[in-house]
Amino acid sequence: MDICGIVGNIFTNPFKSFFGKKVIRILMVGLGDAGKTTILYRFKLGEVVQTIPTIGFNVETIEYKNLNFEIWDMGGGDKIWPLYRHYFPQEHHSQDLIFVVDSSDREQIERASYELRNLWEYSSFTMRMDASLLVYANKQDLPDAMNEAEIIEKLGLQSFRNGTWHVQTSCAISGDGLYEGLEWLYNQLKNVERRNFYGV
Ligand SMILES: Nc1nc2c(ncn2[C@@H]2O[C@H](COP(=O)(O)OP(=O)(O)OP(=O)(O)O)[C@@H](O)[C@H]2O)c(=O)[nH]1
Ligand SMILES: [Mg+2]
Repeated sequence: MDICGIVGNIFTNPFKSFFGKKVIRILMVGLGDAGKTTILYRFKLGEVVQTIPTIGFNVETIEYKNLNFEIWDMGGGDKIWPLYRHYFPQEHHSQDLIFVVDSSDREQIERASYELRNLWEYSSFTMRMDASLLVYANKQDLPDAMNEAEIIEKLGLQSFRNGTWHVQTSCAISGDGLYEGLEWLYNQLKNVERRNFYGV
């Protein structure tokens, strides 16, 4: 299956639930090298794994409270971005997004902003006003990392019209901030009208 088929098929599977826990599908995107795969396995294994640039995606289920977050870690290579915009179906069961940025990469932040805006504001991705966007401002351990306020400004989040967003500073190597981000998502799911559907 080519990459278009893979992306197109990701969200066509029906909701599933096992061990009595609801499964929440979350897509995790960001430019290459932002730290997405490191975050995924820090959650899953509690340790830092050696990564190579992701081709396609990794998917893992993270148990958190009474939910299973099924996190889809998408490769952030340059060629994939135009496809994302067209191949996320409208009727998938994930309105929520994790966007990871390398906070130390000032050269690429403008491009990150562009891709995020395209995806979140102008694609079919967010059809619901209660969609949640969690931004991990990752690599906070690196010198001159942009702080929360700077990331908000550089990504232009204040002008986003869709859904609710939140910036969480993180370091995937130490794990700092990762669960705080998940807690925010959890509370979002609890707070929105979907709570009955999800049974949070
Ligand atoms: N210093 C530092 N390095 C990090 C952090 N998170 C990830 N890295 C490193 O950044 C590099 C890229 O991490 P990946 O997790 O592979 O990045 P990715 O976003 O999955 O990249 P693609 O798969 O190409 O989209 C690796 O060398 C990681 O060890 C962090 O918080 N701090
Ligand atoms: Mg990766």
